Amino acid sequence: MRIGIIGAGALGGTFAVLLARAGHDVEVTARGASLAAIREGGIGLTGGYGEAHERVAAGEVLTQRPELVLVCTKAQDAAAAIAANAGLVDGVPVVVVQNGLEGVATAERLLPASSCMGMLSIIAANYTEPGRVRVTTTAASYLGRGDGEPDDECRRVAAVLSSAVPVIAIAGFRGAQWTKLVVNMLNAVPAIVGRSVQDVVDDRRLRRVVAASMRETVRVAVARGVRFGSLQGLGDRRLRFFARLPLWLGQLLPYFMRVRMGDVPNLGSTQQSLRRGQRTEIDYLNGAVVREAELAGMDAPVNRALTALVHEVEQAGASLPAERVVSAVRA
Ligand SMILES: NC(=O)C1=CN([C@@H]2O[C@H](COP(=O)(O)OP(=O)(O)OC[C@H]3O[C@@H](n4cnc5c(N)ncnc54)[C@H](OP(=O)(O)O)[C@@H]3O)[C@@H](O)[C@H]2O)C=CC1
Ligand SMILES: CC(C)(CO)C(=O)C(=O)O
Repeated sequence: MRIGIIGAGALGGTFAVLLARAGHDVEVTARGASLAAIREGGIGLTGGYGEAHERVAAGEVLTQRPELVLVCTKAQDAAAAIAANAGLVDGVPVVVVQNGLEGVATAERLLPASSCMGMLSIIAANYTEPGRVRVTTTAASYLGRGDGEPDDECRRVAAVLSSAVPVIAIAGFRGAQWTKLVVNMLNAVPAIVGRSVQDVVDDRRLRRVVAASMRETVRVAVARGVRFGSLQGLGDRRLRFFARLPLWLGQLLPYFMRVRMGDVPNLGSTQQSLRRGQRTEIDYLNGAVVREAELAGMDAPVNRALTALVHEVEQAGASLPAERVVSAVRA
């Protein structure tokens, strides 16, 4: 199938190589040094899916009308990246591979003639240098839209993508986005202190902060009437149970996630943006929890503090000591 990938970074690069390896005709968009490297030497993948290298067509925008589009930019770049390709891709089925709660709605707004779906990936991919990606954790990705059962198109697209990498069409996609938002509470603290996700969860004080941000996220979701979708065995019953636990016991949740991630250090996608000197997605992750809390008439002090600290690191260009995280969250 002719597949266009908008944003060939960590995940976009991973999917580009795996889809091309499976025989699909892949064209990607990128910019700056990444685009130059991909044009010159293709995309190289190492880690969990083995060593692979594929030469794919690349440009600032797509040039061939694809039969399927994956949008793989960070949330803050999605609208501009989609708009730049809208003339060519409106009407083509689109899968938005993005953390946070807004990806599908953004694509629907900009591509009114397209059928838009979302995909939640648990793969951990690290963009180590332009045109090079290292996958530190392999996992299934979950595709869907709305609240109900997956429709025929979601099943068909999941089957196409599964020719390269496991993709499961799921029910209750909107609730699953919240489940993934809970998982993404793994992103902020490593980004602030400049350490891997595993290293942070192994640190008892920081693990408590991560657990507190997860618990707060679940409580906000419950107040907003969310029914969590199931991802990797994590679903509504377990998360609601977790939100009622005292923090010393609730720390088991980030611990289990860390065990599942394995031992190859993963920076998380937020820290990778910081290391490239870029703005992060934090307003769509912890920042989204703060906004949702306001809508529920609640406060979300842990997520507010973590969002502010990530912005501080963005501005200063240097990570902060663990004590700053602990004291900001305690305050
Ligand atoms: N990395 C991971 O392990 C995981 C990431 N995710 C989620 O997947 C999404 C993608 O993340 P990730 O792959 O890490 O992000 P990356 O930043 O690695 O990749 C995004 C790419 O899109 C490019 N891009 C942005 N805007 C444009 C544009 N207008 N035209 C062309 N290229 C553009 C960026 O270029 P530039 O660098 O120049 O900005 C970058 O290369 C995020 O929502 C993230 O949260 C989910 C699970 C795991
Ligand atoms: C699952 C996880 C934490 C993998 O790194 C992720 O979604 C991210 O980095 O954004």
